[in-house]
Amino acid sequence: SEPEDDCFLPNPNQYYLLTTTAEGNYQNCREHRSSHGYRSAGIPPNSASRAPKGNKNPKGKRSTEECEFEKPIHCDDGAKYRTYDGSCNNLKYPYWGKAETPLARFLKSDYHDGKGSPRLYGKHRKRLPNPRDIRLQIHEKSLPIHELEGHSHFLMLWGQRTSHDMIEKVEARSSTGGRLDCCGEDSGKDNCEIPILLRVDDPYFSQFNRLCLNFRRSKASPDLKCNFETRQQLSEFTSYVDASDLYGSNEATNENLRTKVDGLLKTTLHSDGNEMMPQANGGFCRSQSEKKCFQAGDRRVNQQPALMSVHTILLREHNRIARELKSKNPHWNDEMLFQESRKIVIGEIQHITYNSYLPTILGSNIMNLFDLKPRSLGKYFTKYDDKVIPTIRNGFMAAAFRFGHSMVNNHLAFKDHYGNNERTLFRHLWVNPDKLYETDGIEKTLRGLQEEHSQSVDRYKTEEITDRFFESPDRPGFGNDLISININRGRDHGIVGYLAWRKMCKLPSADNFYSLTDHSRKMVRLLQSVYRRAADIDLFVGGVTETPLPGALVGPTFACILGLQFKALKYGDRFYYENDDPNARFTIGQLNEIKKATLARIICRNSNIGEIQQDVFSHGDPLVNCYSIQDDINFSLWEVIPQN
Ligand code: HEM
Ligand SMILES: [Ca+2]
Repeated sequence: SEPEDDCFLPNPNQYYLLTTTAEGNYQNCREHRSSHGYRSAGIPPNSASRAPKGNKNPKGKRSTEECEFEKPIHCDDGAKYRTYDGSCNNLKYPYWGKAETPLARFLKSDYHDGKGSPRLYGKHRKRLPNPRDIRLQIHEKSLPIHELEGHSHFLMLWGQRTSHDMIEKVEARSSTGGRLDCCGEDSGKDNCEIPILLRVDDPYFSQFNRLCLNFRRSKASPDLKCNFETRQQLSEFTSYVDASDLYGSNEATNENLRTKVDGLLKTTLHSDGNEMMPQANGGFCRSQSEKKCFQAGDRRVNQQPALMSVHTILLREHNRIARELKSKNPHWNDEMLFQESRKIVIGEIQHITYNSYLPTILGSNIMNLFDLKPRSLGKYFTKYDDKVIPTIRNGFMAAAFRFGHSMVNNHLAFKDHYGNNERTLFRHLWVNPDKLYETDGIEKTLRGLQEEHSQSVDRYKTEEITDRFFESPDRPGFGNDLISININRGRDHGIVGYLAWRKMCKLPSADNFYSLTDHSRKMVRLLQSVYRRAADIDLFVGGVTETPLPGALVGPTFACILGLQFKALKYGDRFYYENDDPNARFTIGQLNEIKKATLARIICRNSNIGEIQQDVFSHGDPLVNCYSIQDDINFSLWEVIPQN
């Protein structure tokens, strides 16, 4: 975990963490590295079958195949809009933040063999505890529900949506391109090294005689400098908070989602006459009424109905804006209408994220410490820095931002406009779009998110995601355990243990359980009963069980990792909505309009919900009539008078 060489020596204000990364550093140590012959050894980036696997990775030889990230990208430095794949956001380093590039790292990887095999052993070469044992002992069932006082289930949902905007992992495949069955025919093969083994007396799965949960490793990749020596992992999506889940992370996906007329996205009509996402052809769908699942920039949108509903609202917002812009500027063509609408929607989403979501998660101290708060009305953000690497960091992806899994309630509620509230456990809702097609179905789902709480961020997790994740009603016992997966994913990605992260964050840390100053004594005892050494504690486990900071929902270690990542995504995004980039910026007048955005407003404008809380993320506030908060964007500020 120690920084590798001089250029990583900590700097008191931690800015170095934003501009360099521990592996695949792309900035300060560039020349230094290449002169040491770091570009060596290899496996082509897109070959799962030849993934770096421990000592099978031949050192010193470079693959004959070209490394993708060496291909030059030519940027249009006068472009007004983001590319779909995020390339050329940074004009000096066009690959930064781009889709289909490797995750970066705050800390050096910790693999079993130092190169790519999963982290298996802890201190003193003792085997790390089995992830399912950890999940059973520490991440117990949250029953009765551990409600998060004052916060609605919308808070969980916005976290999930944001995670789907920033990252999608790429899984390793079999040599023929199929999905690996690591508990069956592919057992023991490459990328199946760490299936999740179950005990014969497992409290849930034993009744189904299951002894193994499938766990496929993430696909191996070199880093962005084409260093093949240490295994890295890819993200399919742009790192930026740029609504790539709505618009797609490449041109082909985007093309498919558009009507190519008047800047509109494709839709299906709901029986109430409003728009829904277009229907997907094929794909995995568990509709009981043979209704189709949906097509979006992110196929995970079909995972559960609340995500589908919020996504639908954002899609409607895009089309609504495109129509408004068209009425102001009838001479604009499809492309112009599309890009301007997309820019506004991304601005709104970034504003909701930085202005409403993050302060709730991190609290005002952390928001200030990492300069995450939007500027006051009338001001641009002026600190864009092309040395800041926006790319999603591995510790954030594989552990810290998964804190939200603790916030998932065990059910969704569907509340009609008379106030009848019907609760359904998640196990009946996975990949099932039926609710959305019902009369008032989207509104019911949204009212339900407002009505119900998120759960608290702590060691407890709902059994819907631990035992019954993706279980279907007709196949009980065939689900998976997301929390065991999180722990295993950290080891798959070579994420160093929890204590190293505390050190990075300059939090008190020493190599023993008594140094755990941010856990309750009871929690320390629990950790001690599972892990032999404090240094072995997995980042996800140690982080999610910390006592939250005052005014925040997460403890200091996750607050630090989240703070750094969201700062990198703000300082390192040339198209960040508040940025004063002369090509890309909004006018100050327009920016002030974007800053009116709240999720409540967007829902009101695009549904028949009728009433809602002004701050949808909080719980227990009075509902207000949509008419009273519908204050729309003043689109005349986008009006362009055609010359002659
Ligand atoms: C119903 C709610 C949710 C479900 C069912 C769910 C499910 C999943 C699944 C299946 C994965 C892939 C795990 C792996 O193979 O490693 C995942 C990854 C992840 N989740 Fe969630 N999640 C939910 C909510 C959330 C929330 C609320 C957050 C954050 C606030 C979040 C953040 C993440 C992140 C950062 C990843 C890693 C991204 C990736 O693997 O591509 N999730 N989630
Ligand atoms: Ca994105």
